[in-house]
Amino acid sequence: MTINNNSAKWMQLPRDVLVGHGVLEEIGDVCRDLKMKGNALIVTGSTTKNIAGKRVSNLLESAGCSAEMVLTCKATKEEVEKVMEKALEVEANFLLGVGSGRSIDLAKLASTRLELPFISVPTAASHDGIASSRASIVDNGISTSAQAQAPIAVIADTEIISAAPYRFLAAGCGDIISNYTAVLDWELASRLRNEYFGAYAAALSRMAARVIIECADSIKPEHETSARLVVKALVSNGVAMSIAGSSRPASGSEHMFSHALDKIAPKPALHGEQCGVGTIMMMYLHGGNWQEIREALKKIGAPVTAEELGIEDKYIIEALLNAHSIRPERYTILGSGLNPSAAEKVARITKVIN
Ligand SMILES: NC(=O)C1=CN([C@@H]2O[C@H](COP(=O)(O)OP(=O)(O)OC[C@H]3O[C@@H](n4cnc5c(N)ncnc54)[C@H](OP(=O)(O)O)[C@@H]3O)[C@@H](O)[C@H]2O)C=CC1
Ligand SMILES: O=C(CO)COP(=O)(O)O
Ligand SMILES: [Zn+2]
Repeated sequence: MTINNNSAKWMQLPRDVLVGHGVLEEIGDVCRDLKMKGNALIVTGSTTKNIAGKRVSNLLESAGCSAEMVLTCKATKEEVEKVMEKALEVEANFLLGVGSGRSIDLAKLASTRLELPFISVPTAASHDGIASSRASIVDNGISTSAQAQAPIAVIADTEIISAAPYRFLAAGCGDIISNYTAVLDWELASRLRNEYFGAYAAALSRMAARVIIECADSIKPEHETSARLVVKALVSNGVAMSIAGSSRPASGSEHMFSHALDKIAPKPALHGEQCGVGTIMMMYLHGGNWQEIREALKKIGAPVTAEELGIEDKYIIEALLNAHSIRPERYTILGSGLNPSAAEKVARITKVIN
């Protein structure tokens, strides 16, 4: 039997990873350690500019760099081009993504295309893109997972991250717990389609989910220990994706459900919140312990129903019906798609809808 072995031959991982109270103040030392100097472009948002963007700018100036800022509003191809134009205009030598998933992904993809290094400075622990070499960008309305570069450094200040609205930390836990069904889907694709399966990346990914589920009782708002635990799991997820050379260890049918919701829901919830609810339903389809997933998310304070997502039942059903078509090349438990009665049944049995 031919072993399908197209694993990543070139695993890109961050060089310096700082996780702790006040580590933002060490950004100058990180730049010196990595020999990064000259002009910096800070990619941030209107809220996160005031939470960390301006501070980063001052710290870089004190370290002898110049720092310009560009504000982003959505993770689209056009925004990537806007960031690239700004980087060329200011003759940037390196970029920084300061904020949450959107700003970090835009800095990640723009810097990759410009062949410049980038530093990831998360202000919330809401997703596992903070250290990954993947960028999730919407291209012509379609959510795409682009291969990009890993950040050369991750500076995760738990003082800032633990002060973010707690729902971001809970969403980050949802994104990590989703590894369970992502790996089950990956194993299924390996058995049914002889797709490459990375045992190490899968084990790392499963471990992160297991740790979060086992620590669910101790993950609390405004606790830096909680922020540190979740950030380390998110970094670990990024490493697993880099080892696999794809988002397979962390993105399966539950993510396809979330991406489908992003397309149709009038007001989508946070990425990790939607992935958490998707994991409950996909674990049911896998015949697994969906109740354990649901209980852990509830303990953490993450949404487990459509109502808690702030999304009407009909969009949950429609997203379940469309999910398989989001990434047709990625085989999952959804197979060639659920029919309406099956979609209704899984959403009701798992209590996602009434
Ligand atoms: N590349 C990858 O591997 C992954 C990428 N993603 C992508 O990440 C995005 C989702 O990211 P997510 O973080 O969930 O949400 P978004 O980045 O879409 O939005 C988060 C919102 O919260 C605000 N915010 C961020 N930090 C703070 C804070 N400390 N206090 C108050 N508000 C804050 C942001 O402000 P502001 O407007 O200033 O930025 C923004 O308005 C999606 O595009 C998803 O596809 C998700 C998982 C993995
Ligand atoms: O969200 C991700 C992993 O948590 C990235 O996955 P996608 O490849 O589905 O964008
Ligand atoms: Zn995700």
